[in-house]
Amino acid sequence: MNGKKILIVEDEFIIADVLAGILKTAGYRAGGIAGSVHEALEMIANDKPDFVLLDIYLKGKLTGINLAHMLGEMNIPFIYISANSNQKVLEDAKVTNPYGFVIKPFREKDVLIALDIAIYRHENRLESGERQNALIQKKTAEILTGADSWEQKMLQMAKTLQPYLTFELFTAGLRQDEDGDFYEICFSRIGFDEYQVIGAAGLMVITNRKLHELKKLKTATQVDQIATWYDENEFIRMQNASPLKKLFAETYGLRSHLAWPVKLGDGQVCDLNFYSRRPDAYHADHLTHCNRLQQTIADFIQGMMRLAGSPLLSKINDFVVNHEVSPPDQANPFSGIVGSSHLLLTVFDQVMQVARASSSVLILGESGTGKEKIAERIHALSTRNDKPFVRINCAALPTSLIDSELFGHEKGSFTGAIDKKIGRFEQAHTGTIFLDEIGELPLESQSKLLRVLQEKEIERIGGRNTIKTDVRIIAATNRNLEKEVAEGRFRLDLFYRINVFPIVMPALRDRKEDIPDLAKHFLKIYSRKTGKAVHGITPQVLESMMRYHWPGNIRELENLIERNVLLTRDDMITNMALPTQLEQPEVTQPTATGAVTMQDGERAHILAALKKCNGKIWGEGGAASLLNLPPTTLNSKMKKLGIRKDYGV
Ligand SMILES: Nc1ncnc2c1ncn2[C@@H]1O[C@H](COP(=O)(O)OP(=O)(O)OP(=O)(O)O)[C@@H](O)[C@H]1O
Repeated sequence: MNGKKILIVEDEFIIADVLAGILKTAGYRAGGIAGSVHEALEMIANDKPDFVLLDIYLKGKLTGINLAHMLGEMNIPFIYISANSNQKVLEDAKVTNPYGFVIKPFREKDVLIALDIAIYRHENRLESGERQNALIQKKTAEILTGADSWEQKMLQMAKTLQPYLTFELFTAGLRQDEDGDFYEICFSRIGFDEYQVIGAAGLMVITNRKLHELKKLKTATQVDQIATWYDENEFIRMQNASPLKKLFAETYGLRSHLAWPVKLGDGQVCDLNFYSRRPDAYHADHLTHCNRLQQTIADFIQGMMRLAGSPLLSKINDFVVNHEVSPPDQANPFSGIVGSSHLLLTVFDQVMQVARASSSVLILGESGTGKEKIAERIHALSTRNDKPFVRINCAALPTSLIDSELFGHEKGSFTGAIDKKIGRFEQAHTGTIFLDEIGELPLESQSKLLRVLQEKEIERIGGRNTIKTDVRIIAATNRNLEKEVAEGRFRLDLFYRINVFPIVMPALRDRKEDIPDLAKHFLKIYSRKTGKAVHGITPQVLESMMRYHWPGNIRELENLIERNVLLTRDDMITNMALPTQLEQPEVTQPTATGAVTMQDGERAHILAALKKCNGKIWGEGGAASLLNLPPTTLNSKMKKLGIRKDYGV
């Protein structure tokens, strides 16, 4: 005897009664009789049945087809028992994925056989679901431990899901608040097993939106709390409250959607979004996959977040990155750092001079000139190269967390100190700490840092003992630290401590001869990453690149090449939209530290933009948009540089 509990949803009492009798005789348990969708939902909420026999026309406004959709979402199997054989109704019933359809009037045998087959099929499906889950679990574990790049690992996960949750566009990103950085990785299917990987820079090009605009769209986009599917009409409707999804739909011609929020613990959620060009690609069955794979995919994403270089890192970890610094290549200790200009070769010479000593190094240079890369090489070429290299981005370190992050804390030393925490100085013991953007460190933290540098020991918050540390310090900044000291924003004694061996990274505009090699280098990287075979850049484009001022230096060049690789339809870059050439600011030659010109350069650059925009900062045609900066950032830069808001008006 079967013993399964069956709910009958039927508004004709006599038929319902007959059905109940048939089921009882056959050994099924009674799950009740409901005459309307409303009643059925109440009964299900009280006592979930194993199976439902469902009539189509019921009491009340809602039909059995409406209920069928809900049953699908609740993962409750059902078969229809109906006298209705109208073509339209049958079509509607079909999309709800029933396990069977029995036409009234029925014979006892018809009902029992249909039910028997349905239960067998359902159980079989559950069993094969378990098998699928085990398979995907194994596959995702292999992906995690493989040697591929971070993006390729995400792509492999997406490809693993493709047979179950089909898509033409797949996006993944951590749910973000307004303070969070925009990050969304997207995969667009362009062939049977061909995908285009699209990062933030690519999205900016494809959608013609700035990063802060994308972020605004993302924060305004409605999120689902559980996995939800949208057919064409529902997808169109939901786009009113989901501007980022609307943008994707318009850009890629997408017509149906499945949103799958994967809960990661700690309150974090990673939103996986599947989109299709078919109007009805998703249905309730897909939700069953999502439910079943929830844990497997959450484990995978958490694993991915822990990998070095993960752009999905949570905000709290944003300021600390522990690097695996690649060991030096004996033949070329600077492999991976492209360029042979005399200015760059001077930097290499300086690195060779200082690397094996344990002295502190201060790397100066504009943003994007390669300061971090040089810091990594100093560590890799030092005697500490088999010890940790810990990077701290001082600009992103929240003041309230500085002490605990740098020096650690004992369990219970303050509210929220649930466990003991080892600080970054302790983690870097015998290795190197890279204090990036040290010029941004608040004065109060500067004195604490100075103490560690002087005493070479730290004390955990709430700790009783001092701990000896042996850490080499490399610091970097794009600020003019002498000016910062003169204006009281940086401690003179700390400046002396870190300014033992200054290295100045040249701006790209001062070593233009390196541009062709750098362009080739990034072209190779991004054509491999995006799977597009782009082999070169025309001489005309290279010429315009040589004329450009490169305020964002190598990072800007890298981003531009990435965008253009994505944009080009040829195997050559024949046209490159360089940002609007601003009036070239008067750049004074670098001083001994090279630092004075950096701020002056930035100032002149902003002034030129303001002049061009007649003093307008916000909105279209404003200086912020011209400089590709969020207006708030431009405003604070202007404040810092003492530029009046009415300049250029
Ligand atoms: N000579 C180089 N060859 C190849 N890639 C480079 C070179 N210099 C810098 N890069 C690349 O340019 C980007 C910016 O470099 P990096 O982060 O080291 O600059 P930075 O001066 O530390 O910038 P910021 O001050 O804004 O942090 C990175 O992706 C880096 O890999």
